[in-house]
Amino acid sequence: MRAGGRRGRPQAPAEAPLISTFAPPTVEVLLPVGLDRALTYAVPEGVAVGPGALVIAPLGRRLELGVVWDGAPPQVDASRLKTLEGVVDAPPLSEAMRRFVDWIAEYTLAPRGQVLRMALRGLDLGAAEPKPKIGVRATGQAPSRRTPARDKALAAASDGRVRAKAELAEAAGVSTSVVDGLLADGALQAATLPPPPRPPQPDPHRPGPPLSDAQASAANALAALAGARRFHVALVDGVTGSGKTEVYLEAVAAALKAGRQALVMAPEIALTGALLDRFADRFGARPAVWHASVGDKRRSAVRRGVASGEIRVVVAARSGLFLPFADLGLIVVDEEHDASYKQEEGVFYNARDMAVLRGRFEQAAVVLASATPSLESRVNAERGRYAKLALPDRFGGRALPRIEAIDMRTAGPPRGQWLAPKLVSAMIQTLAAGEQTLLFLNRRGYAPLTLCRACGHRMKCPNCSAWLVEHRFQARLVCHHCGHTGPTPRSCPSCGTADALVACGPGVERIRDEAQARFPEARIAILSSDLIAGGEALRAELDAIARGDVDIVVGTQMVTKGHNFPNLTLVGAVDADFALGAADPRAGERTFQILEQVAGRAGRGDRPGRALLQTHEPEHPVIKALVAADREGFYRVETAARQAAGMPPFGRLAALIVSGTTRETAEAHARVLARAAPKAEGVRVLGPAEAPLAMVRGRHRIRLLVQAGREVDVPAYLRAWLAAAAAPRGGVRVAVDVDPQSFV
Ligand SMILES: Nc1ncnc2c1ncn2[C@@H]1O[C@H](COP(=O)(O)OP(=O)(O)OP(=O)(O)O)[C@@H](O)[C@H]1O
Ligand SMILES: [Zn+2]
Repeated sequence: MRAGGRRGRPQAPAEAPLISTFAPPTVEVLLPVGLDRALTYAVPEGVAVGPGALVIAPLGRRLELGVVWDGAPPQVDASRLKTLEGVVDAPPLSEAMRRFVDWIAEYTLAPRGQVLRMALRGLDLGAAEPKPKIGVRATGQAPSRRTPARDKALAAASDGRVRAKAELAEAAGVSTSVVDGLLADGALQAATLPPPPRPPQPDPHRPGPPLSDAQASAANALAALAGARRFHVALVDGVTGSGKTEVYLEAVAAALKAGRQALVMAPEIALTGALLDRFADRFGARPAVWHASVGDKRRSAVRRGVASGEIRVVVAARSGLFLPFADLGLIVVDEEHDASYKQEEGVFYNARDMAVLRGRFEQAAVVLASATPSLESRVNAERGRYAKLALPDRFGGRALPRIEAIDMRTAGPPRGQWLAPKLVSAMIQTLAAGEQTLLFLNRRGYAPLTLCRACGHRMKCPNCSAWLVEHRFQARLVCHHCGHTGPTPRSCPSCGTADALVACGPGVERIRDEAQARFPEARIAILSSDLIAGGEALRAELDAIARGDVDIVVGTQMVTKGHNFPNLTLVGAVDADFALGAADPRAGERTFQILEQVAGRAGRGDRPGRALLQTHEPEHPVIKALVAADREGFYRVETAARQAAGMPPFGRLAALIVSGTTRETAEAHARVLARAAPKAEGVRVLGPAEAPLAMVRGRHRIRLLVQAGREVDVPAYLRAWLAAAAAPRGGVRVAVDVDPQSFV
């Protein structure tokens, strides 16, 4: 086995070539391990494999599932190569998928094998084609001996139909041993059961709801793109409640009518539930689902179904982007602005951007939809790279919610409370009218900080530079970064004083308590990822809210997106400033997006909605734009500011995060890197500086930031840089984040 070179890296000197008279054919195989390069293997005699074939290859003492990659293997002595163990009977990984994997690796600097691993998820060798199941049927021959039980079983089988043994036994009210006896006796015989009925396919010819004029023109434009068998990107920029879902479902219908497949991505599984119902309403069948909590068996079925083309539509989290569709004609990225499309471990990729790339390789249409599009997508639309479809009004003549600010400096609540009097009186009115209130606070738990009244000690995570968050419901303190947890102590661990620990600041649990104390009769639900056990429970909770079984919803960011609660008319943002101060070039954009989205949950039914933003900075341009309902104004100002600062999308960013088990080793390597940074036109290297979250999971973090002009090939720059610096040692790691979204 020998490494095939890539990216112009110097190759190890070749072994002296031995000319063999019967050189077996060789292939390049990429393995789903942390290797960037493909490895060369000999192909066993009589076996034919082409690029994309799934093969089993020995690696060290293991066997790995790999994919035959493109490119001619280097000339090597085949007798020194390991030989493939076999070829897997599964559709090959398409050329488009192979280029997709190459490109992501090239862009993110992740090893290609690591990217390939994402593209092989759900591949289950044990569960190839489901085997036909065996049942029994009557032969018509009389048994040698009759008993009442045998008579009952034969009567039940007299229609000649093939049934599973257990099914027949149950229908006849006898035990399966009676069935076995009849089988041995020749009165029953084994036969293959008919395959289970196929799940119904979505029917794109079913009529959708009548669309408004604006919806219809956007839908027609999308349908034309989705039916065209060409790469196109469209941005559906429609205010909250404008009916973007109905519009992109028309694009799905067009892709299906063109005989192609569709992938719809949603940022959170909380959103996929409601989407599935709307799909079922529209197309008469549920689409396949793909996300982290889908079980292994189902995953391999979905993977097989999309590869064979039998599954036509998949609703997925970001990892669905790596499914091997047979003929993908449309990718929809719903809530395209959402930060959770960015994966920030392993391969650091942004699923929204990679969806556009996949669309290009597949000659597919890509639809990005949001009420608060990312600045990147807005600018791409303005430059004419993406078609822009605007839905400026809510569906059905409904008004957008009126947004007001509550100045917490002058009109805040009394000490120890978190809901301002104006918000409380709006809640009183809302309850009296039989309508719902949503209180939004982006903080899980009861209180973000616990300190000792006697000595001032703060409860900190031992592994992270973060406070422990009190979760009173579970009576525990929890680190939200590493998961470290322990029971809330009775006495201060530092000075030993009993009952001196006090909770500082609110989390959603504390807001719930305050709301319950004020409105003892109200039915209150809390929506926070740590309090809901899985997707089913969450759906039940969301359904209960939509039915009106809840008066007040208290929730974290998971409630801000996409939900439709018709009876909800009041939204209170408990801390509207939470993201404003962050050292993040997108702080303003994020604040706008989150608040506009959460406000957009109000007034989606018959009655108008309003939103109250509790803020210490009512003069901040983002808060002012929200209050003035000046969406376009916000984008204009934000675009100008980002342009002036050379920030994305007008410039490029990349981060190198150096981490080590001690601060000294991390810092030392960060300095080595800083010194090795190549000089290049249009590139600035900032740092090294301690990351805002200086320690996570026991690792000290130092950050270097690259800011570059749009014309700079940042991945190439980073690659040259890393090659020029000494490799990290002593447990130091360097993570590369191209286009970072998170700056903690
Ligand atoms: N043409 C239509 N006919 C009937 N109902 C519609 C139509 N368009 C939208 N609606 C309804 O209006 C509501 C809002 O639509 P939808 O959820 O698609 O909006 P959205 O633009 O995705 O909103 P958001 O971005 O806030 O999630 C839904 O209840 C939807 O069923
Ligand atoms: Zn921690």
